[in-house]
Amino acid sequence: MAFNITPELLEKYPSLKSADFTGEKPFFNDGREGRLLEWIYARSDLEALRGSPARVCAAIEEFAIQKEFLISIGSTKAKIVEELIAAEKPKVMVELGGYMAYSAIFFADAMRRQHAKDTKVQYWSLEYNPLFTSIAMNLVDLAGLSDVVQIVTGTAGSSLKRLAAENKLDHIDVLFIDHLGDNYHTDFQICESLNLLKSGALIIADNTLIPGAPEYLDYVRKHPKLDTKAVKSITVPGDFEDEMEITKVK
Ligand SMILES: C[S@@+](CC[C@H](N)C(=O)[O-])C[C@H]1O[C@@H](n2cnc3c(N)ncnc32)[C@H](O)[C@@H]1O
Repeated sequence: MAFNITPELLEKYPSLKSADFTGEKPFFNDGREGRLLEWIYARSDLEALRGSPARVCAAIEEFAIQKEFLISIGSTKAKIVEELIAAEKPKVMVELGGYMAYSAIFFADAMRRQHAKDTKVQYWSLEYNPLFTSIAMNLVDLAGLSDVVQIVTGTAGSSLKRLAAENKLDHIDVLFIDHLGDNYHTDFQICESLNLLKSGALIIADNTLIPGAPEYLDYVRKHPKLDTKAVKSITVPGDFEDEMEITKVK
């Protein structure tokens, strides 16, 4: 990926100084996720983070801006999804690609705020890297959301099939797709084959411009039972232009 990283951007986002998007050096899964966890637990305001999804997300984003770039959705895009959650009021949300649980914490908190205290809301976060899920579970617990967020280790497709077979998942109100562009359409089709996406369900696919998911876009845009549109978005850190595809089942 080639981005134009200007001196102004480097001042705004110091982490970009050490970021390398050329593919020569990894920009995730190089130990930075463990460093994020250690950095959070060494904060002098740690006690104020306990039970506060907003503060835990702010801390993850501060690390991504000041220390090391993270592939989380970032606050600007997350606010677009938060508005959709406020409109849809989902009780069951599933995300494909959990990473450090930034989106899980942000969106599960947004879901919980839309419902009365005793309403059951479930956020399933499917992530295949067991090291990532261990850290993510820790951060979800710190944010006080362990009763809402279920983090499942395994490839998204296999976890969807297993959760459906175990009768843990029979429908999805909002599906958030954020794992690997090449897998977007195949894992979406698994949701279809399991009849998880009923009329009215909303699907939000991130990064449809960069790195892109052309087969997914082609599939949903030609699908007779789907209404779909691209929404412009900005990646933080970096202020890079991107798009999300927002799709509704007719
Ligand atoms: C962009 S990150 C997700 C960011 C996260 N949604 C957030 O905003 O905080 C993509 C994640 O998808 C995971 N991933 C990639 N392919 C996957 C697959 N087939 N099944 C599950 N997770 C996958 C990667 O390990 C990575 O953690």
